[in-house]
Amino acid sequence: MTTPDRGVATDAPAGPGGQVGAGRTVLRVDGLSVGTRQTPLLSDVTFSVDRGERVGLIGESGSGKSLTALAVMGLLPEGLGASGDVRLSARTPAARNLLGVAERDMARVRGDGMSMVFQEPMTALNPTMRVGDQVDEVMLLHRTQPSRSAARRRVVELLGQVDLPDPAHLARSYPHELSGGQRQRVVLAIALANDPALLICDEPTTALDVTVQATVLDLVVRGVEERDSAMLFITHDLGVVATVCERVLVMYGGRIVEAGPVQEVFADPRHRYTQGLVAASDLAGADGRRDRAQLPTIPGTVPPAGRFPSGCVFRTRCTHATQACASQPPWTPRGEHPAGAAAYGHACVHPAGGDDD
Ligand SMILES: Nc1ncnc2c1ncn2[C@@H]1O[C@H](COP(=O)(O)OP(=O)(O)OP(=O)(O)O)[C@@H](O)[C@H]1O
Repeated sequence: MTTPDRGVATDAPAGPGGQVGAGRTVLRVDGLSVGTRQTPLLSDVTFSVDRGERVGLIGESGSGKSLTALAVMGLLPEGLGASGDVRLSARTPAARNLLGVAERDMARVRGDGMSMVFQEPMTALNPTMRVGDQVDEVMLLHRTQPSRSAARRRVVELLGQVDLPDPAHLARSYPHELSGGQRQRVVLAIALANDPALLICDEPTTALDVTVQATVLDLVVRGVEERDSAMLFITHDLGVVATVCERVLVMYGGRIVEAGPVQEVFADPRHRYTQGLVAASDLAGADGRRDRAQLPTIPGTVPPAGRFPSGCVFRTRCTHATQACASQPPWTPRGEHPAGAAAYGHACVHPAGGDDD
């Protein structure tokens, strides 16, 4: 398997989002904002993902996780505009800001430089096409195609890599002839076909039978590990993040409110929102002493887009909020990170364990 150079080109401007020229940064997102004409949906989203690194993106429904992924992929729905700086490694055209890259060129970046696995495999597959041809098509789009027989061998090899039984036979099947887990394996094979520098997964196992979720998760991890690809993994499930990821970004109200090494953030969440997520998660009940139904929930609901307060975006739901949360900057840097404090995330002005506990 090839592991091409994935270092970020040195023409990228220095800034809080990543170490330019360090050679390990695969994706750097700097000050990404997304919205409609009237409504901001993402504000100043800043983070980076290194080669071989697995980063989780968590937050309740409506926090902005999927929009972040779609903005990076250049797949934002019509009517939404984006500003900021999104750079992928040197395999993309001149490592330009992807937000300014024409769709014709973005199509080449997707599937080659980066690819995405969505929650529902049927939406990613063409129901009228044999699955082997769909894998083959992706390779055709993104590579100079070798001979027919070599291409067929590569398709079978890729389907075998995601542990599909009898891949030569299965390549001739149509999506509806496969189980949900098998379909998601095909989608994963397609996403990995060109050894992407970055794989984005948006709840890749949520739609699957619980008995096959762990297997598919293992395959995702194995796929990126073998390629030394960077991974951004979107999920509601903190337990999955704890198992799969090294670093986590916590999102609320279209902002990253906290970020850091998974173990550190989950063991000692600084932001009241993260604290609420951790308390409400299976992580809190992982010792088996607590019934899932007894886990606390975060009070209130996520406000509709555009209705988040100034100051700390979480303050209208936070039981510890004071006047300071409205008027002070909503965050302070937390800890050290090679990408810089601003990219590392933000801590609550009333962190857990503080004086007001
Ligand atoms: N095309 C759109 N036009 C207007 N608002 C949108 C559009 N797409 C998403 N939104 C809004 O942007 C906000 C963030 O949505 P997003 O789908 O990114 O959340 P999420 O964290 O991924 O949620 P989930 O976990 O349910 O997928 C939500 O308030 C959503 O309603």
